[in-house]
Amino acid sequence: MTPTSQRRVSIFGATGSIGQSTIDLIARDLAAYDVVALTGGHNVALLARDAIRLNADIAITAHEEHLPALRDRLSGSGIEAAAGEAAIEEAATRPADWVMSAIVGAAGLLPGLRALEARATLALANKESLVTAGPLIMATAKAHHARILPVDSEHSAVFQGLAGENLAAVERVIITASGGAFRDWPLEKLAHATLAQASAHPNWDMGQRITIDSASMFNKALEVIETKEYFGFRADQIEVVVHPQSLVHALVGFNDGALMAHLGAPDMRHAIGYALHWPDRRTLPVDRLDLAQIATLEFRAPDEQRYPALRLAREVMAAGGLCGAIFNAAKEEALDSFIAGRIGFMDMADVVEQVLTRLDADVTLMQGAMTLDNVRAADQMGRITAQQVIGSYPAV
Ligand SMILES: NC(=O)C1=CN([C@@H]2O[C@H](COP(=O)(O)OP(=O)(O)OC[C@H]3O[C@@H](n4cnc5c(N)ncnc54)[C@H](OP(=O)(O)O)[C@@H]3O)[C@@H](O)[C@H]2O)C=CC1
Ligand SMILES: CC(=O)[C@@H](O)[C@H](O)COP(=O)(O)O
Ligand SMILES: [Mn+2]
Repeated sequence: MTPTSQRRVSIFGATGSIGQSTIDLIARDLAAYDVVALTGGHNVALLARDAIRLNADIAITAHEEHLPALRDRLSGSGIEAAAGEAAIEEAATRPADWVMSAIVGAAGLLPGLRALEARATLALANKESLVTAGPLIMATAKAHHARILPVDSEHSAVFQGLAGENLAAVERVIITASGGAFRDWPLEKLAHATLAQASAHPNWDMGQRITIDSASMFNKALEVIETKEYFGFRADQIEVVVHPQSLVHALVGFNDGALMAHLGAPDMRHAIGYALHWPDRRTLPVDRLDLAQIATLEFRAPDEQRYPALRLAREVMAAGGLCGAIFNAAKEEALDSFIAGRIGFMDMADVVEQVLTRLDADVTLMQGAMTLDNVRAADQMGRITAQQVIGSYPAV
């Protein structure tokens, strides 16, 4: 804590969906916070606006070419401007009490690790950190006596369901999946799904990448791995159920048969606010559920033909080691190629599966020690191999 007892906070990925929801909460009580660093990517106008509004010490864009524009917008404010991956890494080493990790993709791993090394409490929205390097990030937190608080809605829900419970009494956890944009589409239409159709989530307002991952169920595949890595459950204890309303976020099943469900409106300010104020609970600006009006909650088993990503996640967990980094990298490349119109919607899972099959035999790569260098090498190999696979596809 600073002498004024303000909490020092940094937000990595401040210009994104999670970053903006975090800023919304912090801006409601600005006097309580000392904002250290805000980072963004292309959206320099928003980054500069919020850095000034929150009186941050430093604003950083990931892209060097945007630095002049950022400097220009911050001129006269006294706020430092910087750019590039190294500047983001440096900002993560600055003392902070609470750090939001909300950069999208594998780029979120390094600042999260550095923030933990600096003993910050890490509010972790960037699920890719746990998928690519779960054991490394958990070991880093332990070594530096730093805390990780889950922000992903399902994981926040499990975390809340486990509060005060004996972990040995947990039989299973169930995370819910909305089913995404195409849950009710005929299977044969999925190959022709467009970018615009895949980018419309039925319940949540999120960044484009996670929204498309929801439609393909890659988001849930990442989340199953995230559950294993964060809570330490066995893969066979983690279940997924399709719940089209996204009101129940997760359930924890105990050895006495009890199933504790976490419900709430589909608004990430709940999970973010919970992580911001933990271990307290504070009043949050989220809708309250009217159960009588909702009347019915629906659940169905996921169809693995429609969602091959779930089967791939099981294979990744069985392989262990650096397989998660390869899986995530291949998924990111496939997603980029779908967004660019290079491959079709169902091709994404096919690309990832082919990458896993091709690299499965590379025992040195797959079973390398869980170091940052090895994670990065596995990530690179996953991307290169994915590009080779994508190159073999006819243009759509
Ligand atoms: N949105 C949600 O409700 C949820 C999100 N999450 C997870 O949280 C993370 C953020 O998601 P979301 O907010 O939706 O994503 P957005 O795409 O909305 O925002 C991503 C943020 O990361 C920045 N960014 C993008 N690429 C890079 C890069 N290479 N280096 C540094 N910064 C970069 C973006 O900058 P800019 O936009 O300026 O280019 C932006 O600030 C993801 O890991 C996602 O899976 C988890 C649960 C729910
Ligand atoms: C809000 C959140 O946590 C997302 O990860 C959400 O889970 C996406 O919805 P799906 O259930 O469609 O993946
Ligand atoms: Mn989620």
